[in-house]
Amino acid sequence: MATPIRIAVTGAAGQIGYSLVFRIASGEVFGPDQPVIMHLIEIPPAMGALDGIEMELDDCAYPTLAGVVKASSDDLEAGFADCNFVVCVGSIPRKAGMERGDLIRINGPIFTSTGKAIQAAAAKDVRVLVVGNPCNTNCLIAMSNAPDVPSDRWFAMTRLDENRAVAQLAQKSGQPVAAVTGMAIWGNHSATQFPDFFNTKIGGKSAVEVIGDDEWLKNDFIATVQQRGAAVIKARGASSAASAANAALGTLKSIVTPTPAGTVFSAAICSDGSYGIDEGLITSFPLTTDGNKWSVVQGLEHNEFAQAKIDATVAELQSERDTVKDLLA
Ligand SMILES: NC(=O)C1=CN([C@@H]2O[C@H](COP(=O)(O)OP(=O)(O)OC[C@H]3O[C@@H](n4cnc5c(N)ncnc54)[C@H](O)[C@@H]3O)[C@@H](O)[C@H]2O)C=CC1
Ligand SMILES: O=C([O-])CC(=O)C(=O)O
Repeated sequence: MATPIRIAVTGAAGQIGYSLVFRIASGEVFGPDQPVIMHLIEIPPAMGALDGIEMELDDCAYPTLAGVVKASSDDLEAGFADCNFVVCVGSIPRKAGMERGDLIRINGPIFTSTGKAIQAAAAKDVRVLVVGNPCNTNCLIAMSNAPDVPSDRWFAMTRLDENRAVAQLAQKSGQPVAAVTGMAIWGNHSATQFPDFFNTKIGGKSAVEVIGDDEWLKNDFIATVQQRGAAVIKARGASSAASAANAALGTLKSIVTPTPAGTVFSAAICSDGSYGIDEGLITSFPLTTDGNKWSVVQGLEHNEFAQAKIDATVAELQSERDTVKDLLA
């Protein structure tokens, strides 16, 4: 058997955590021959709930689960010790009527100690996925507080937006989701994000031609994707959880697996300056990877409409960065 991979999940007893930890433990991300040790992290009042989750993990008898470590957020270094992956879910979700950015001063401070503890305790090859909102800027805070962890190891989740966009295009075109390729989210995981339908294909043809309705694409489609999180909160009374966990699984799989030819995946990463976007800003781009090192897809064209959307979402990220200046190291 291979050496176990250690994966920490913060907020493991929350809505997303309850779906995520079981699916990771089942071998769904790293495969049936790769043992995993789950590190479950919660705030002190939720440690009892973690005991219950550990019992349920035992009761699944997953052949891939090689151990469980529980830790409280008061001792993050114990929680992150030797972890190869850290998935940061632990934080407060928004309620109806709020934007994700409204959480910035509530959740932002969690990510200073998170960054410091990752640097102090995680494995040298650690990769970090931030899910807790506002995820781009929380990731920026954590990264900035862990200067020894290379900047290409930090990811914030925009995969749920990508999946939402793919589903909308599949439904509108009457084609299966697998026919939709090249869809990528640009910018912030927020109401300013830009799902780039111009560079998307459906059944190998331009999505713009297949859909044949520019007004729908520019208005209804973008707004539906941008507002989908709020629509789920309104309908369910709580934010997306199973689909968010599914997107986290998808992100982890995409970053450890060579990207299939002709496809891309979305995640917010530390901008390398591609497409003129400020270096160091945690921004979503179309990516490919060899399973180890990612690259931003180069050479995509943006017309005036698309460029204005990208500029707006980048401006929002710059403004969020200014709002948390005191939390950046
Ligand atoms: N990036 C994305 O696409 C998405 C992000 N989210 C975000 O994910 C976060 C979690 O959402 P849910 O699981 O639905 O919330 P939840 O409230 O059900 O669970 C959050 C858990 O985090 C724990 N927690 C709070 N502070 C913590 C800390 N400092 N350390 C460790 N654990 C802590 C809480 O005790 C709770 O169990 C929210 O910020 C939400 O907005 C949700 C959906 C999609
Ligand atoms: O909308 C929210 O607050 C939760 C979230 O990030 C999403 O569902 O995309």
